[in-house]
Amino acid sequence: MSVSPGRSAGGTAVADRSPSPEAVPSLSITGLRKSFPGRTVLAGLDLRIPARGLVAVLGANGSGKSTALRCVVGLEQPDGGSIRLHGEEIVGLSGRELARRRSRAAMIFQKIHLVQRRSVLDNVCAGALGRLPLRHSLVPALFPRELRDEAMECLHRVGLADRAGDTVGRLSGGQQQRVAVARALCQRADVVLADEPVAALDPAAATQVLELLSDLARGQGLAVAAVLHQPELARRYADRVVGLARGRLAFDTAPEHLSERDLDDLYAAGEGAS
Ligand SMILES: Nc1ncnc2c1ncn2[C@@H]1O[C@H](COP(=O)(O)OP(=O)(O)OP(=O)(O)O)[C@@H](O)[C@H]1O
Repeated sequence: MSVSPGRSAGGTAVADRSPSPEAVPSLSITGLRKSFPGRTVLAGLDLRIPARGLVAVLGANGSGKSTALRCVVGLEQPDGGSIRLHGEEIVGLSGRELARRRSRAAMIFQKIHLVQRRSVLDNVCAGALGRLPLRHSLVPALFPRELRDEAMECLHRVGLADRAGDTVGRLSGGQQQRVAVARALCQRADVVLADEPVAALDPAAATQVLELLSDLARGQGLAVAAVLHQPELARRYADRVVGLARGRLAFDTAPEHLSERDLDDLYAAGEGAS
């Protein structure tokens, strides 16, 4: 017999104390601080990325957008504050437990980090290296059959299964960015942090990549945060829009409520933490 949530088998209402999956943000950043010599970049940043949907991250050059995302995936060490992935703290953690918690977050970059001379399929398989023995990173021919099948499935999800055997260098920039997304899927990440994923793409390729990220976020339940420099793309594809100014959250709003005033203030704030 199936019992609907919040009901006992006898049909009486019971208090359901577990938060719904949607209620726990996939990524929750609180009071995040980071300085480089002579410069405070994050000055107590608060940011929530819900369990499903695409959040566009806007902000002037130097406002700390990349630094915030890089702190999540371990490319920068925060000075203080909290970063929770699926409710689990990662700041102050190390070793295997940190790697396990972080494995659910993947980052994709404007400058696409793929091995150009290797096949599309091998590059996607590389997303799984964190859970494979070291020898696989040296000899891709040893990628197990099940991993290759999983990578093919990831390529299906980004619409590039027919290019699996090509070397990456033969693909366009937009296609390469979709391969980078497939690699993140093969990592089994359900939080995807995209740092200016369309900045180097022509308008048609940018549209394809953002439609893909939006479909994965809305249709397949991924949490996606994408740094964008084009507010019109944020309005078109995002479920929420957040603004960073001087290392802090300036606003977190529905795209339809994003005003020209919000944007003017955001870009007038300029670089550096206040
Ligand atoms: N490793 C580093 N060492 C020193 N300064 C750094 C380092 N990384 C970033 N910064 C500085 O921190 C500030 C914020 O950089 P960050 O890349 O986070 O900004 P951003 O909002 O992503 O900007 P943009 O839109 O230009 O990419 C910049 O002034 C940058 O020069």
